[in-house]
Amino acid sequence: CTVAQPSKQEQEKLSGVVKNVHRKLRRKYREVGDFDKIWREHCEDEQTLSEYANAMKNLADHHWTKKCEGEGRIDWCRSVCQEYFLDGGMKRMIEKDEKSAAASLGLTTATGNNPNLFWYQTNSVIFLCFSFSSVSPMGKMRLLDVGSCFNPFLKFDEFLTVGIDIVPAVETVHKCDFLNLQLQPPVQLSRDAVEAFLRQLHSPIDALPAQLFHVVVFSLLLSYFPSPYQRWICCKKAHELLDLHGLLLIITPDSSHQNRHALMMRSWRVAVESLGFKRYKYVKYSHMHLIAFRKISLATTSDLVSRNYPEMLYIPQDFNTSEEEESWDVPVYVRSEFEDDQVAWGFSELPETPYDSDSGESQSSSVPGFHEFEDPILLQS
Ligand SMILES: C[S@@+](CC[C@H](N)C(=O)[O-])C[C@H]1O[C@@H](n2cnc3c(N)ncnc32)[C@H](O)[C@@H]1O
Repeated sequence: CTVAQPSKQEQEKLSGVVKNVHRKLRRKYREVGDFDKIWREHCEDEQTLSEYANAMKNLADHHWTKKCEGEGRIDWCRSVCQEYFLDGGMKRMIEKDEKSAAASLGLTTATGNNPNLFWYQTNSVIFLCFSFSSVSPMGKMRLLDVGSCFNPFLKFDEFLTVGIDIVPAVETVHKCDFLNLQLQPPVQLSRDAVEAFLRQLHSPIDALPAQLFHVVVFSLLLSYFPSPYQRWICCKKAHELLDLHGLLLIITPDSSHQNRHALMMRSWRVAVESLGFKRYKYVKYSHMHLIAFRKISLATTSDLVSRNYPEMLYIPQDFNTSEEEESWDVPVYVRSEFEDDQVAWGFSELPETPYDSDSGESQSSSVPGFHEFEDPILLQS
């Protein structure tokens, strides 16, 4: 996207407001260490928070046009959901799970005649399951957008969107601190009743029943937190809030070359998968990583914390004491013409090249600036 000069300056100023809030939180965390205390104080600092919310909304409304990646992340989420829930992606993944589970037992996939039956493997136990959710018409996709700020998914009819934020920038987003959200037992309600329940939610939201959503979105959320443990808490909550086979979509900023933090992305994958997810898609845009995980098991293993999984959700500035932490908070779109071309290419390629990251068919895109890879470790230089 080509941005006129004054607009560029304004954009940098707004991004600065956002970055400063993240930096301040990190500095305090390094100095004080007690995240709960810092977080409480942070949530009470209404002036800083509302400046932040206004800056984010302003960036979204006036600086991230359709052609920019900032907007592209929302379109990416939408296209992944469409392909997975509405165009048969979920069914294909379930069939694939069934085949590998059956193969590892030396069984044939005898469920082929009955689309409601599938083999299901979790923690080396294999079940023969009867599936309701994969075949029943699902109505609207119930989407929880955590850190929604300006409610970017509300405009899409196919979603029943619940946007939550500690400081909503628009009225349709509910006030809610996801880190402190209480989880209740799952509800046994009809689809219409669940939809009615979600439509009547109002601020502040302190608790939600488990297994309520088809999609949970963390768009530029996890890097807000200065500690990997908070990122871990969020992913664990997302797992509980998702229905079986639901999607967790994580978008995290990174303007560096695709391979630079490949090891970190590998580490995130291991940590998130340990919660009962499996990676479904992965894309690197010029300014961010976009990852889709599907929930493949209702249970998580019990000794997760002792295995250091939370620490695996690190970001470079967790170790960085310098204040020069560029490109890790919010994408700044000051690009060369060459980069603009790369992104334009990337967008024109996306819908035609759906990519199943766990299919084993790694499609290394020939388009510069738009990369997908199966095993980032192998690509680490
Ligand atoms: C960088 S903004 C991203 C906004 C939007 N999702 C996007 O992609 O443009 C991060 C948002 O997360 C919100 N946030 C941070 N911690 C949160 C929490 N514990 N619960 C809910 N929202 C939170 C912030 O207030 C902020 O609006």
